Amino acid sequence: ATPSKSKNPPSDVCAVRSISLCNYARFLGQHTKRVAQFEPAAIVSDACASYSTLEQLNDAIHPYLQSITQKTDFFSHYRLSLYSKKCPFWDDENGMCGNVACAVNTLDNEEDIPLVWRAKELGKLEGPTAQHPGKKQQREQKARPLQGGLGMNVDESCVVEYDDECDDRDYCIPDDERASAKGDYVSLVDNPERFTGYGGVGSQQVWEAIYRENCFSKPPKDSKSTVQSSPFGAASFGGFGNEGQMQAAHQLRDVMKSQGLRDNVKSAIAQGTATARLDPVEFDDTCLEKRVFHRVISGMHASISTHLCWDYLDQKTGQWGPNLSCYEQRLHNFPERVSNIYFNFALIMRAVGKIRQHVSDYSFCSEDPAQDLRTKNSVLRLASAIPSGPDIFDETVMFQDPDSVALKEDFRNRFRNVSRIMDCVGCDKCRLWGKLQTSGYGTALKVLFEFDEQDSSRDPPLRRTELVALLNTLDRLSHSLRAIKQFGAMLGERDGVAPKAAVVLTPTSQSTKEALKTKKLLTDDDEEQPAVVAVEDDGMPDFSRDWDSRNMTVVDEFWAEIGLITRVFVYVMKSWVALPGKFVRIVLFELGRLWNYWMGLVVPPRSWEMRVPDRREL
Ligand SMILES: Cc1cc2nc3c(=O)[nH]c(=O)nc-3n(C[C@H](O)[C@H](O)[C@H](O)COP(=O)(O)OP(=O)(O)OC[C@H]3O[C@@H](n4cnc5c(N)ncnc54)[C@H](O)[C@@H]3O)c2cc1C
Repeated sequence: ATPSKSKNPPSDVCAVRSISLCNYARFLGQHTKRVAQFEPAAIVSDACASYSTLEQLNDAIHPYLQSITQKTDFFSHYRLSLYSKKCPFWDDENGMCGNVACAVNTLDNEEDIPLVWRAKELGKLEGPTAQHPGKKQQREQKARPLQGGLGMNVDESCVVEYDDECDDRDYCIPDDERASAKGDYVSLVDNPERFTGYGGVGSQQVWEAIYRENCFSKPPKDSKSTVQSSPFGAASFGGFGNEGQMQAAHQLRDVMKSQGLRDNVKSAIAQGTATARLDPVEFDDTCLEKRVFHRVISGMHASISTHLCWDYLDQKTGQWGPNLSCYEQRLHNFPERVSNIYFNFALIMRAVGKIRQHVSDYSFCSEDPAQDLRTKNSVLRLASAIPSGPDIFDETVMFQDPDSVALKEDFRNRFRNVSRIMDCVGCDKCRLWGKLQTSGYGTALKVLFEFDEQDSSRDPPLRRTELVALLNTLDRLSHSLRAIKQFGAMLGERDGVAPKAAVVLTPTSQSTKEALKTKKLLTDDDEEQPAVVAVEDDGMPDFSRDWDSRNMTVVDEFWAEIGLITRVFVYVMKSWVALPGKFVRIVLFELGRLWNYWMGLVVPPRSWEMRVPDRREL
């Protein structure tokens, strides 16, 4: 299946009639133990590219992303209000990591864990932080407005953001909105997203509130008046510092009220039924916009889970490393979550591809022209590596209905609420990455719906925090895709299935296929696409003894052996003859990659490798 470029009704975004991948995969998860990954050629539902296309693109852009997010001052620092905000939705100490129920999710008794491995310690921010400078300081110390607060080797003109205002069209909530504190600058490199031990009631409550934001109702004609006429006073939601927080609380309250939820949340959590209350995704009968909202949130959640499983701390031994069972429990057994990560990757990548024009005039570092140019070129190279146009994700099919203006407004408000809910995350590092990624998705939606790919003159401004969030969110997703691949390989190794390519091992038995058809999850058409993709052939003929010596005479067996030796001999000789040609092709291929690199074009991944021959080859 190849992505279609035509515009289609919202119900079927890319005109690619593929099976409902998520349902299909979910079913497979229950009916076969061999589900490894998705079929590479399958189109990620609601996006326009296949899994394998996205993986190939990821291989191409990953090195750019790594270098941008790790090596430039601009993209390796983020500014946010970490400590000055109060959770606007519940005044509950459960939200804080200090609470035992929240802090410990892997061990019963946190006191048994050495101090440095406890959740409270792991969740702390590391490395230097610097407060946003006041106006006077900004004016007087142009080159060093933070006065070396982040270390003397950091160029502060690439880090400090002077424009504090947030545009009306923002899907994010500006971190400094109406707050007196202007936030702190932190290093993203010093604070990698990984296991922190944050969990339990606190994190569940946050996730639950975030998913509840997906309860789209037909938006009222004037959503502002609804908020203001809400019968609930601010006091019932805990004390709010400002109007913005109060508005957020009202909005969430309205959603919760309509679900009869607010009073039930805590009791459900207390009874251990909270997770069961999270509604499963209804992909088929929800409108595209709602599905997109759910998929963004679920994909973000799944990506966070991937990172914490990938960079996991065994709190008993102090060993960091990938935790396969964590991956199995949180992702592998829920293929729709993995699918949502791919979906988010497509969405964010499309947005990054769309800002090419916009960033060509962007000033990254006002006081350091060399770093400014380097940063700009890196971003432009990355954006150029992404196919232009709607080949990956076609945002133009969203909000097409004339009635959907209100829906768009609703969408935006819900996103702002998710941003606000992040203030309730009770672990600093988690809050940092949670806020950054929410802002990254918000920025992507702003770019997708408000930016003109060809003419950037009327685009709304992109703030520093938005740009940093956007690219770092793409980097997080890119990392997730790679981690998922690695986890797949680890599972294959453990189960004795050694995947050599990104392949899907979907139903092999006829009975499973029949069962799928009965459930209308597989049709005859679907079966035409290969459901089982064989593990990639490495080109080596099979030289095993394929005869049954019990029915052969000694002479027959002798000649069979001679035949086998001859075939092996011919194969080895041919390989030697082909070797010079192979080297020439490798040199030409590498020259081509070098040329692409110099020209700022996409550098294709290596198609060859040097390795020690395995026993069979020797
Ligand atoms: C914003 C935020 C950031 C966080 N960052 C980190 C971090 O950096 N490091 C860290 O160690 N922990 C982090 N956490 C905590 C982490 O996400 C988990 O909440 C925690 O590990 C407990 O996991 P759990 O198994 O109880 O399930 P949770 O991940 O808390 O999930 C709760 C329930 O949601 C449902 N669910 C789970 N995943 C999905 C999905 N992808 N789509 C739809 N439904 C789903 C399931 O029913 C699950 O039982 C963060 C939490 C939040 C809210």
